[in-house]
Amino acid sequence: MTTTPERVADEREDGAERDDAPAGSDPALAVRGLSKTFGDGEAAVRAVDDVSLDVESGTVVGVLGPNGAGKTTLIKSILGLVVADEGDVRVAGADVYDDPRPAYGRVGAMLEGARNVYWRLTVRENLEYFAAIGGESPSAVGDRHDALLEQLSLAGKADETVNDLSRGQKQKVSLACALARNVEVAFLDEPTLGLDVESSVDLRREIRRLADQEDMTIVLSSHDMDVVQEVCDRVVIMADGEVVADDPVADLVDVFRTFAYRVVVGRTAAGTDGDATLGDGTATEAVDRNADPVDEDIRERLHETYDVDEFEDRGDRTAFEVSLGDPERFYDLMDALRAADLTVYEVESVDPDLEAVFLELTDGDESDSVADAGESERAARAHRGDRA
Ligand SMILES: Nc1ncnc2c1ncn2[C@@H]1O[C@H](COP(=O)(O)OP(=O)(O)OP(=O)(O)O)[C@@H](O)[C@H]1O
Repeated sequence: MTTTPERVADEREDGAERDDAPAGSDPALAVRGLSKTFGDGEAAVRAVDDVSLDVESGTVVGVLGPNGAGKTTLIKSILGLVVADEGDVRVAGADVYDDPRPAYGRVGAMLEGARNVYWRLTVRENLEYFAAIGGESPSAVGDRHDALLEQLSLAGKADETVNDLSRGQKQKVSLACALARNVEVAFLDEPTLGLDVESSVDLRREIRRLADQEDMTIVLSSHDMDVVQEVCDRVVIMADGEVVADDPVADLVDVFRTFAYRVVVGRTAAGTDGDATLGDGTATEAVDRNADPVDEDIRERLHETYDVDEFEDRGDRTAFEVSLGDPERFYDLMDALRAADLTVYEVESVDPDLEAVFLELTDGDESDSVADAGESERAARAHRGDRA
């Protein structure tokens, strides 16, 4: 699907309608016009506001949003744990309200981390229990349990009580329980929260494997942008109950690409006596080797011609960020710097990552972000500067 800034903007207004399901087949999950308001009158909170989305089989969708954006209410409404005021939800074509058994029979969920598993039972007993309450004979899914335990590095713990496991191991047991029977759609709320690096890697790998090899459809909420960027095919960003973006991760980042660079320059060592120019033939002041590498006149001219962020002087070098909008202008910039008697020592792309896009779309609410905020904020600033 082609993504444009206009499309992102349209979706903010139109409730993210999508129509990319193959003709004649039901999407694994279809949500239409889902809304939920808590409370009445002035105290009413519209936690989910007219949300629509289709998710195809084998897709991993990340739901992101600042605290209170409505992620949990959306997931709980889909699962029937919160009764929505309006809207329809279908799982593989089955309506969850009219036909809850076949619809929810295909669904697994990990909602409260390790709190939903039985700590006094062993790991394998938990898996058997969750398979049984899902209507499946534990013996029929024994192979599945072995595979899950293997993939999650829990095989050696199968006969230990959950109580005796580490926090990360408990969390992995929780995921395994959500998948203990043959589910087609899984909802995972913060699956990697609080995990050490190794456990998080196990879990990410398993999520991807389930989607790629078992065609499982996975909807996960996470505050960890790295997890979402690495594991998800698509990201839905919510703010104030609404979907503000719904796109493949790469497309979304592309929409906000500004061709921003961080450039480090210094005075060219030789042959610099005399006047320097800034690419347009206009002479600048004669070179003074004791002055800052980028003197005021050159700074002003750079500001006039390009979208340049603040200059940072570091001894005989100066760093600055510039957003070019068009990659072709990069070569003009390099020529201009050389013409101004500057040597370019470093150039680094600072185009936005998912975190920066998230900050942009949610009005910079980074309260729940755990990724590298410094880097991302810089990128977001570059983007904002480009549009100013
Ligand atoms: N049971 C409830 N009663 C009243 N208000 C609620 C209830 N559950 C959620 N809300 C409100 O609905 C809004 C959305 O909450 P929700 O928990 O869905 O957000 P979230 O995106 O999951 O947030 P977080 O990232 O903090 O978990 C919030 O303003 C919240 O206070």
